[in-house]
Amino acid sequence: MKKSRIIVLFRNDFRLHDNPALYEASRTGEIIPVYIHESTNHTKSMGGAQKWWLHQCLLSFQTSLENMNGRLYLFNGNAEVLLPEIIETTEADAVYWNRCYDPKTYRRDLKIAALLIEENIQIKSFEGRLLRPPWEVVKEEKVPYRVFSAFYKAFLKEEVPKPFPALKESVFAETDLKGETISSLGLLPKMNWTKTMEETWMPGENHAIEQFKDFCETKLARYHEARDIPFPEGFSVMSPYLALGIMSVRSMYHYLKNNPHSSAYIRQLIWRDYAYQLLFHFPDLHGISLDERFTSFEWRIDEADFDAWKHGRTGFPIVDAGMRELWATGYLPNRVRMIAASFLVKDLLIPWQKGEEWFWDTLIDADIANNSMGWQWVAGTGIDPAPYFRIFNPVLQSEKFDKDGRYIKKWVPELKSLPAKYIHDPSKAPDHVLQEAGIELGTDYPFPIVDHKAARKRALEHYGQIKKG
Ligand SMILES: Cc1cc2nc3c(=O)[nH]c(=O)nc-3n(C[C@H](O)[C@H](O)[C@H](O)COP(=O)(O)OP(=O)(O)OC[C@H]3O[C@@H](n4cnc5c(N)ncnc54)[C@H](O)[C@@H]3O)c2cc1C
Repeated sequence: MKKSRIIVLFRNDFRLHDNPALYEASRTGEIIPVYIHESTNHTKSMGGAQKWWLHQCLLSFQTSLENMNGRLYLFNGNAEVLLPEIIETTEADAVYWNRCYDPKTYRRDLKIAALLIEENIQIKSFEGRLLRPPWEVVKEEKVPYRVFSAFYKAFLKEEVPKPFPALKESVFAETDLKGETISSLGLLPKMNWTKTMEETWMPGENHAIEQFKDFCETKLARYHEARDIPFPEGFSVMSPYLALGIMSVRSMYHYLKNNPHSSAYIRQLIWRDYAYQLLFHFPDLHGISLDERFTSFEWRIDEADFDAWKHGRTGFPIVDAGMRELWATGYLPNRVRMIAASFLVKDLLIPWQKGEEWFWDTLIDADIANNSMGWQWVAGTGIDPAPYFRIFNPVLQSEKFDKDGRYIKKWVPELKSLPAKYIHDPSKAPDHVLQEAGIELGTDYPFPIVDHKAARKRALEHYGQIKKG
C-alpha cells in the first residue's frame, strides 16, 4: 500500500523529542518537514532578539534533520497561500501540527484546517506546547481561573500526559520542493547588536537537554531560595528553549516530578500553563488591561523617561543593570524583570504596554502569554488579586537580592569601584566616596530620574482613584 505523505508544519516546536506531530507522522507515513516564516498573521510579529535566536535554532534543527537524512523546507510568506501550493507539489495527503496558542495564529489555523479538510487533506493537531491544553483546567461551565492559587490547586489534581518518544528513524519523503535558505528568511538584524548574544547562547536540543539535566543535578535543591538572586546559579535559564519549543515542558515535568526538591520549580512551570490559560480565554491579554477600570487610567507619556529606562540610564543601578543585561543578552532573571517592570509602571507611571513592547522586541525568550501576564501582574491590572500598593522599592530590592552589588558591577561597570554600602543608590554617597570611586554623578552615571518616595505617593494616588471608582 502507498504510504501516506505527511507535511509536519513546524512553528515553535523545533525538536525531535516529545514532538507529537512529528512522532505521529513517523508512525503512519513519510514526513515532509516544513517551516513557513510569517511576518504577519501572528498577534504580534516576532521581535528582533527572538528572530536572531530563531535563526540560530533553525540552523541547529536543520543539522539534526540532516543527520537523519531529512531536511527542513523553509518558506517565507503566508501559510494560507503557501500550504496549498506545498501540498500540490509534494502530493501530500495530510498535514500535522502542534498547536500554536498565539490567538491570531490559532484562529487562522482553524480556518486553514477547515479549507484543507474540504480538499480531502487529513489534518491532525496536537498538544506540544504546554503541560495540558489551555481549555482543560477551567472552572465549572468552562470559566477560566483568574487567580493562580486556585488554578494551581485544580491543576495538581490532574495527570500531565507522558511525553512522546523521540524520533529515531529516518522516515522522510522524497520531494521536488525547493524552498528558501535560513539566511534568506532575513532573520538577522541589520545593526550590529548580537555580539554578546552570540557569546551567551548555545542553540540546539541536545544542549537544552544537557543544561536542564545539569540544573536538576546541581541547582534544583536550592531553587526555592536561590531563584531570586540575579545570577544563573539559582535558576534554569530554560525559557529561551521553551519559547521556541527546543525543549518540551512535558519532558521537563516528567523528568523531575518524583524529585523531592521539584515542587517550587514545577509551580513555575504551572505558572506558564496558567499564562496560556489566560491568553486563550482573553486573547487581548497583550494589549488590554484585564481589569476594565484601567481603560480610563491616566498613565504618563514621557518619552525621555521611557528612553532612560530602555537604555539603563535611570540612576537606579539595579534597574539600569537589568535593562543593560536585557539589551546585551536578550535575557533577564525573573526578579530583575519584576523590579524593572515595576519601576516603569509604578515609579514612572508609563503604560505597561510600552514595557511589554520593549521586552517583546529585546527578549530572546519573548513569549506572548508569559510576557503579557508578567506585565499585567506587575502593573496590577487584573492578573491575580495582587495588591496595587505593592510597589517595589528598587534600592531595597537591590540591597536584598544583590547584596554585594555583584550584578550591578557586571552590568554597570562605571560603578564598580563604589563600596557595597552605596552601590545600590550612588546618589546617597558622600562626595569624597564618589571621588575615590572616580564617579561624577550627572556625567559618569545619572542622578535618579525620580524620587522614589514621591513617585510611590503619586502611584498610590493614581491607583487609589481606580480602586475607589
Ligand atoms: C514583566 C515580566 C515579563 C516576562 N516576560 C516573559 C517572557 O516573555 N517569556 C518568558 O518565558 N517568561 C517571561 N516572564 C516570566 C519569567 O521571568 C521567566 O520565565 C523566567 O525569568 C525565565 O528564566 P528561567 O527559565 O531561568 O526560569 P526558571 O525560574 O528556571 O523557571 C523555569 C520555567 O518556568 C516558567 N516560569 C518561571 N517563572 C515564571 C513566571 N513568573 N511566569 C510564567 N512562567 C514562569 C518559565 O517557562 C521558565 O523557563 C516574565 C516575567 C515578568 C515579571
